[in-house]
Amino acid sequence: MSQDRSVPVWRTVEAAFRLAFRAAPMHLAADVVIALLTAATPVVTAWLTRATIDGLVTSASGRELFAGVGGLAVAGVAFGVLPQVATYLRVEIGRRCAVVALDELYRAVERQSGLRRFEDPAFLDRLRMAGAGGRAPGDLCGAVLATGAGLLGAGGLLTALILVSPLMAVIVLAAAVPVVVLELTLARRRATVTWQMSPAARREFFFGQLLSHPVAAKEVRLFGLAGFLRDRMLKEHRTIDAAERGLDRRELATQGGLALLGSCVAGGGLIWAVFAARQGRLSVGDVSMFVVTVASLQAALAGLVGALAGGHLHALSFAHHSAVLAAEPDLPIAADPRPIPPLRRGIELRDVWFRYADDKPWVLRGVSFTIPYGSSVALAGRNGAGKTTLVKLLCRLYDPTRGAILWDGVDLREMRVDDLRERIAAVFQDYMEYDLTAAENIGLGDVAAMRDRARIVQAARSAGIDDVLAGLPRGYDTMLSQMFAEDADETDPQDSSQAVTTLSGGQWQRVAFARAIMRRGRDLLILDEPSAGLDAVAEHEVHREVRNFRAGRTSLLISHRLGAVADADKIVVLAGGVVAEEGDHAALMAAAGTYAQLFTLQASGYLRAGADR
Ligand SMILES: Nc1ncnc2c1ncn2[C@@H]1O[C@H](COP(=O)(O)OP(=O)(O)OP(=O)(O)O)[C@@H](O)[C@H]1O
Repeated sequence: MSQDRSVPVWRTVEAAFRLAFRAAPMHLAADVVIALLTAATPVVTAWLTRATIDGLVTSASGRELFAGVGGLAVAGVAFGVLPQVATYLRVEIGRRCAVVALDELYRAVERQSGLRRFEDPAFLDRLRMAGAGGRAPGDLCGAVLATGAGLLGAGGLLTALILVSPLMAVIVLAAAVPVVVLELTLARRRATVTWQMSPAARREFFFGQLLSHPVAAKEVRLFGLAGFLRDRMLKEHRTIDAAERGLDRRELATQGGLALLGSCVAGGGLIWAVFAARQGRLSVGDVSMFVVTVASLQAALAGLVGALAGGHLHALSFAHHSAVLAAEPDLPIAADPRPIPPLRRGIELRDVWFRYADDKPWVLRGVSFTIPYGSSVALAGRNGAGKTTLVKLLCRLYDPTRGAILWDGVDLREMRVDDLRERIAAVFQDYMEYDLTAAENIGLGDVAAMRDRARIVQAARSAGIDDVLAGLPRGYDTMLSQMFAEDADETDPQDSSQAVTTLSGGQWQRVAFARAIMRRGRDLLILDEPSAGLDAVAEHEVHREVRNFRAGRTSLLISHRLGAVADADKIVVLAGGVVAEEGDHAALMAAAGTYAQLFTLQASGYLRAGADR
């Protein structure tokens, strides 16, 4: 996904206004009124200045003079107050837009129901920039309104100036053209640099995280990695700095040149006006109006150019948001999804081929086997054989590159992905440790039952972790986190420290198992290495639980501990991307193939260790 220049700016502006209208309609309407008043103020001021001074020279009545001065006073107040009100409104519009934009953004992310997008660095960069630019739609609307007000104001002032000196009007306008072009070029360059630097920014963030993350802290200290990581982080930081410094310098030179040009035009114009007045071609009021108009026009043009450039930058930033929203779902959505009835016959993998990308090697090359309803199937195979990949295909986190997975004969691609996942309970090898309370960590298995403490405790009991959780300082309400303390009492550090704790690796694994148990009623249970981090007693207990839990259910178990898979109804051995063997433990041992070899090796390892003592 490259930086998308194909979306016209007006589409982005339209999208921003739609969003702002939904987020803050009243504020937006008020901002439009303020923009119009802001546009009118300098023109009114210029005309009133001229009328008042000419009135003074031509001895106008006191009432007329008073009206002129009063009008100038009102314009002065408006001149001071309107920008403040506009700023307040735009900040508020920005805030409200940010909430809607973030909601939209993460709903769009949720629509990416597979994993591919999350493995695409360009998508991740775009997502990060879209998230960081949450206020961009509000800022863009503000910039567009400011541009509109600037155009109207500049138009009015230009008309006033034309009446005094058409030549001067042309010169002031001509002087503004290079400003507009240069500022827009700079805005585009700034956006391009930000985009080009986004991988460096992501790497800098990554190294910074490693330096402060509690999980990384062990290795970072033990291997003395802090200096290495800090250097890498600073290197990325300096790369970004260098790119931004180049831009800043270019901007400084441009702004300096433009300021000089502006002064020359204004100074030259003033000399001309003074001489014209001496020759009687201009009145004193004309000269005053000329001075006010040129200064106001230059300020209005500078404001206009600033708003245009800012708007352009915000539009490019908001384009990332629009691009994430417009990204096609990574998994095709069935036009007419089939309902998923409860599993009755089983799940069939039919000639499944899979690779992670077209330029990556095949992981699965024509895998076919069935998981019959109500039976326990185990997957075995060496590291990298494709077992976890197969689980991800069953959960439809990816689609097979070729072949199909059938649920009671219906292709998974013909179902709604949410419906499918509703029917699955799983413990992944790389399960999550949420920085939430113990109860929430388990309750997440079935969000609808988050408050059902009895079910949560029951699940914890089944996973053999109830005693540990109940014994925490705040029982199930203890935060399992090293980062956040929920409800911690700031006045009582003792209480704060009690509210937070963390678990050992094996205890976390049991919590993950309990989370899966919360999904007890689901049709398919997948357990990917549910006991890898457990001690011998815990492993024994968890496998007993797993056995109870799987009994009579359709399940798929992956484990390198072959003792744990031996009682499965069917064991499927993956090797070289194909099913190398299939059968129950006795049949596979009798066949004396890969499984028998691995099993014997593992068993003899234990026996040898015992004999060596
Ligand atoms: N997201 C990914 N992108 C690219 N390749 C991947 C990805 N995930 C896994 N692979 C590759 O796919 C192959 C199979 O990996 P998989 O995790 O399925 O193996 P496994 O049998 O579960 O291994 P283990 O027993 O070590 O857990 C490996 O060669 C791995 O490098």
